[in-house]
Amino acid sequence: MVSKQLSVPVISIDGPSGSGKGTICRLLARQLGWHLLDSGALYRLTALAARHHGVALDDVEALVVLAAHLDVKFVPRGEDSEVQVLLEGEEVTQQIRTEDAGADASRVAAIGPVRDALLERQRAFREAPGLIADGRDMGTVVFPAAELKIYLDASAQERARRRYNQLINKGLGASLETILVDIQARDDRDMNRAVAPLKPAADAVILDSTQMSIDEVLSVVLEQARHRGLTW
Ligand SMILES: Nc1ncnc2c1ncn2[C@@H]1O[C@H](COP(=O)(O)OP(=O)(O)OP(=O)(O)O)[C@@H](O)[C@H]1O
Ligand SMILES: Nc1ccn([C@H]2C[C@H](O)[C@@H](COP(=O)(O)O)O2)c(=O)n1
Repeated sequence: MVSKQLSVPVISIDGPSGSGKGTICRLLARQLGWHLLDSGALYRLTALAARHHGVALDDVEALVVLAAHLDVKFVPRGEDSEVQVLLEGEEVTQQIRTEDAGADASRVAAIGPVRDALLERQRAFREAPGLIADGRDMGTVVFPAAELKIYLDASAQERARRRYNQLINKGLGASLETILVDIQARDDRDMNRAVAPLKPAADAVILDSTQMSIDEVLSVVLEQARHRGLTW
């Protein structure tokens, strides 16, 4: 199984919160017909499961048990709509996308044994014809031999603006100032933790999308994929 998996190509897209990873990964997976790993959702779900079960976000032993036995289903809902996410049979698609859920995820993600408990589950997403892997450590830890590694960045101000517009469009209340503070706090935690810190892999293509549209980012990534023979 392992040798067969290693022949399956991977494109990893890492980067800070709000840089556009999820958007680009979904579009890329659809364009290439490849599988998609939203690794952030696994950390968000682990933190939500902890909340549901009254587990403190610093209770390492209990968090590892939750992560290792996460009862999660990702149900595709047609080409253009978001994947439906079920946690222990309950729909939590929107609940895991709040800024508070992201902050909780960032806290549990700083715990090494939690990351270890989610590692093989993430690698199991690597199935033919290929995998688009969205996260913080896809190119540095989970798929270090990925054929193409993208580090997608943007200024904190631009990422806060994007996240603000995203939440408003979902009908969720938001404050641009609060979002900026939250994003900077999450950046700091994700980049400065001892385990699997957010940083570009040495062989990553670094894209600063601050002044780029979604289509422009997608075009650059597709060109990089063509250059490596991953698509026509
Ligand atoms: N280049 C871009 N220009 C303008 N808006 C963008 C761009 N890329 C993404 N967006 C928008 O920004 C918002 C955040 O994007 P997305 O959720 O993909 O970010 P992310 O990196 O996955 O964030 P997180 O890591 O916090 O989940 C979305 O509403 C998306 O449509
Ligand atoms: N591979 C990953 C993915 C996510 N995380 C942590 C850090 C993020 O702040 C949080 C939520 O991720 P998002 O859904 O916003 O991409 O989960 C991580 O440490 N490693």
